[in-house]
Amino acid sequence: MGGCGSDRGGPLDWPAARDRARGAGERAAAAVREVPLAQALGAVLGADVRALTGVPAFDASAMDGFAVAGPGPWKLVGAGLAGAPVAAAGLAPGEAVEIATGARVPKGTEAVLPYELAERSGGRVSGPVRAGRHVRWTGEETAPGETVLTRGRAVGPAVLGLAASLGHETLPVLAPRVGVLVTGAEVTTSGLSGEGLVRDAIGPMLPGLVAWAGGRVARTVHLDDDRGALAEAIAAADTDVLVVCGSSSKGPADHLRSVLADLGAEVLVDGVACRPGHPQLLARREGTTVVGLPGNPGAALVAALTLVVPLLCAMAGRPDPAADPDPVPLDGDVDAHPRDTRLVAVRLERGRAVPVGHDRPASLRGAALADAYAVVPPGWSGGAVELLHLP
Ligand SMILES: Nc1nc2c(c(=O)[nH]1)N[C@H]1C(S)=C(S)[C@@H](COP(=O)(O)OP(=O)(O)OC[C@H]3O[C@@H](n4cnc5c(N)ncnc54)[C@H](O)[C@@H]3O)O[C@H]1N2
Ligand code: MOO
Repeated sequence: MGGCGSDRGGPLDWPAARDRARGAGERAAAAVREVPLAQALGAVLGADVRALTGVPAFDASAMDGFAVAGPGPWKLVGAGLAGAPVAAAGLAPGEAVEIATGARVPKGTEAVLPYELAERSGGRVSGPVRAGRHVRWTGEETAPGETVLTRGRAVGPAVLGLAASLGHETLPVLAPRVGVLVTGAEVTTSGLSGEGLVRDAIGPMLPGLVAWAGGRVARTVHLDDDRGALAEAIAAADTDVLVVCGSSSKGPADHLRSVLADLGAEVLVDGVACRPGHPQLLARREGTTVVGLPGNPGAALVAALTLVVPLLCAMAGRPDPAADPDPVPLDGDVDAHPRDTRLVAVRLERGRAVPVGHDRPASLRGAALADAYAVVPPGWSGGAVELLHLP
């Protein structure tokens, strides 16, 4: 059976599968959670952020030089370094203190005279000043209580620094929580593959991919091929999304579909007409959206870009960072599949997509060398193709 994109069962067309994942995410928007600043990078703000303090929070010098009051020349009456207490008495007209950038200026300060313009002789200083110059006045950049960032803004490094300078310890974010179950009795978490054992390549890959889409991996659990343990783990899921790796196919140890049926899950995508990654799955059970990724790591990555990334982005109300509507020419000898969309690992060179090779379903070597996947539609016979970017 080919890709049909219908609700009658069977594999969905690849674009339809992504739409369905997005739709599922829109219907299951993530709750807003307060998280420490260190965990907020890459998430989306779930609420507006206000200034808890004015910026600057106190009148401070913007230059190294002299804080002065009244017309010059000025009598030097002290020195103020950043972080040191200022003279309680303040400045009277005709007085000055030597001052460092960032130091609080004494009461009565009218301007700061930078060293470059100052002439010092004996205990006096003189030079040209303009009222108010070279002082950062309290609240002139941001007033206390002002809204500085609005809901929907992605949290980048500058947002984190700004939030800290405004007094925040946490930020309200939409960051769907993701649980990961890595299945397979043969899958190990350390050492070399061999003698039938395979090193887990999907567990280490998912946290970065999930974070790129605005989510957070809450925990990764490894299970062998025991059906009861898989059912128990899915039934106990308490995250917005549960990603199950492996167990997606038709082998004797592949229990995912039957477990989901027993648990009464609503299956939204049951296989996708794409290569690699066709056994992937999307289902909904109580408050959790379950994504089944194939055990082959290269196929798992394609499936995660197909379902997990659009799902999480929609849950967090952000655009899909993998999607790119501008087609590019595809070089090399690429054969289309008659019914399935092919995802071909490519490097981008001067606006052209160049296949990197090594992109077998069981390997991540091609993906690790690539900038993107070229999306080769069924029956494609040349011409520009869309890209699916890699993080
Ligand atoms: N009769 C059929 N057999 C298979 C089909 C099919 O359509 N009919 N599809 C094949 C495709 S395509 C894929 S992909 C796999 C999917 O298999 P599962 O999702 O059930 O995964 P497993 O059988 O557990 O493992 C497949 C393969 O991947 C290795 N693996 C598993 N987990 C990991 C991991 N975390 N890190 C690294 N490697 C992993 C595992 O050892 C197997 O080699 O089914 C095909 N069969
Ligand atoms: O998902 Mo499989 O090829 O499509 O590895």
